Amino acid sequence: MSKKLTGDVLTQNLAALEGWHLNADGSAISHSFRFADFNAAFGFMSRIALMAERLDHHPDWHNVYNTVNITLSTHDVGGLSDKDMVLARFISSLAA
Ligand SMILES: C[C@H](O)[C@H](O)[C@H]1CNC2=NC(N)=NC(=O)C2=N1
Repeated sequence: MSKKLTGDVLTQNLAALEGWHLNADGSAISHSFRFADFNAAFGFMSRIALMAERLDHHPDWHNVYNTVNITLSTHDVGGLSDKDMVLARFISSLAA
C-alpha cells in the first residue's frame, strides 16, 4: 500500500504541481482541463486511462463535451500518496 503524504512533504509535492488545487479537507487534488472539442478531450482521457491501468491508480473525473474535471486521491490511505503525484505530473505533461 502507498504511504499517505502529509505536512512538509505534501506541501513540497503540491508546490511542484502547476494548476492542481488541494480540496477543502486536504484529501484530494483537482484540476479542470478544457480542450478544443470532445475529440481532443476524449483523446486526453484515453491516454490517462492507459496510464491509470499501468499504475493501478485511477482518476475520479467528469467530462462534459470539451471539459474534463479530474480529482485524484488514494482511497486506500484516505488522502494523497506518491501515486497521485505521479499521475498528476503525467496528466499535466499531456495537457502542456
Ligand atoms: C484493489 C485496487 O488495487 C485498488 O482499489 C486501487 C485501484 N485504483 C485506485 N485508484 C485510486 N485513485 N485510489 C486507490 O486507492 C486505488 N486503489
